[in-house]
Amino acid sequence: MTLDSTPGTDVVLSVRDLSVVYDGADPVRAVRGVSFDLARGEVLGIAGESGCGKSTLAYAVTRLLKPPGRVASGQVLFRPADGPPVDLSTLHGEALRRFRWNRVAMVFQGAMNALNPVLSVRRQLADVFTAHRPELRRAEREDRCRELLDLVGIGPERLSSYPHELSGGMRQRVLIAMAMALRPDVVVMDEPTTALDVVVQRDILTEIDRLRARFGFAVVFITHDLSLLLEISDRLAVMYGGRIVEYGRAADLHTAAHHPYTVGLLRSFPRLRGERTVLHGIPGSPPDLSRPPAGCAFTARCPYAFDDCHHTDPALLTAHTTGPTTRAACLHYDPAVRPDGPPEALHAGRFDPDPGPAPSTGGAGR
Ligand SMILES: Nc1ncnc2c1ncn2[C@@H]1O[C@H](COP(=O)(O)OP(=O)(O)OP(=O)(O)O)[C@@H](O)[C@H]1O
Repeated sequence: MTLDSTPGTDVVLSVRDLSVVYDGADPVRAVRGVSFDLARGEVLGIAGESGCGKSTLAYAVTRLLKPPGRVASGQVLFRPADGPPVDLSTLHGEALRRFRWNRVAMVFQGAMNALNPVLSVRRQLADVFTAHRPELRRAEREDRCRELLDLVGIGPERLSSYPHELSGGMRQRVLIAMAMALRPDVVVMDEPTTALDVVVQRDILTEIDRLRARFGFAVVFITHDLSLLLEISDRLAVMYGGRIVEYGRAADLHTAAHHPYTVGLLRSFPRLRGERTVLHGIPGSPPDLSRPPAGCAFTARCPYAFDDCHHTDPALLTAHTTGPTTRAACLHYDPAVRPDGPPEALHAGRFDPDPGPAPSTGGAGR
């Protein structure tokens, strides 16, 4: 199943039926048949609980996957505005090095680990230019480094600082500056703000959005924080058990989530705006991906599961009730299996089809 971006939009990255395995005595099928298109300039959010394959997907898309991880099947196509599509699996050595940072840059979680503790900020920023823009003279490199820090709201005096002399927020900004250095087409961000306090997190997200408006790069933004993604993404992919189980415009998913897992996730997070609601968790835990279940991976935790769910793996199909449309991998939306459509309670966005008495206090479901 292909998840095309809105018709007519200009696609920069196409992921087709991508599967990733971590080899071992019990091979882990961390990503299973994932497809999506990333439009130029858009923010695609990828949500899902810990262990559902988000980071593995990010590593595979950026060709940073290390053994025992390997792409078992599928394709990642980069579509430059100025040339034919490039199959990333064909890039090696110098071509791969050029592709990274120039075309697709990454910002991963844990800024302290990503920056080299014994090199100054100046040296680390300058290294990107030395490697990829060797034609620049020393003074030009220095100017570019200053500009980069300025872009992310850090004064030039910090060029001489070492990572341990910077706050967590500043270190993350330095990483974002490095990702921007060569004006990439795509920036993949894996939990870039998770370790930071909410105020700093908000500042950094505002910064990213400002930079995106200015330079027009697309963003793949990965986090388990669905409410954050709903706010910043144009479109959202919800992952479960190594698969995309729901995909659609963020605004549509917010008002009309179709997959029971998305419905459960939405009820597990406090809303950033609007009325206070009682929070529920999703009982149980995600599947062991070294033994993915035969049917829908969510069956064991799904209050709406029926017999077929145990053995039929649902395709990602257009899901629609009365509101907006998304795509959901749930047999309730397969007319061949359920001609009458989903049960009323699911349709109404309830995670529990038969809720008992409402709990008296709210509690986070994480
Ligand atoms: N190096 C590895 N070797 C074996 N299995 C791995 C390796 N890295 C990840 N996995 C497994 O792959 C699956 C997907 O992990 P991944 O880190 O991609 O999930 P995630 O959704 O990003 O989780 P988190 O939010 O905790 O980072 C998990 O079952 C994990 O245990």
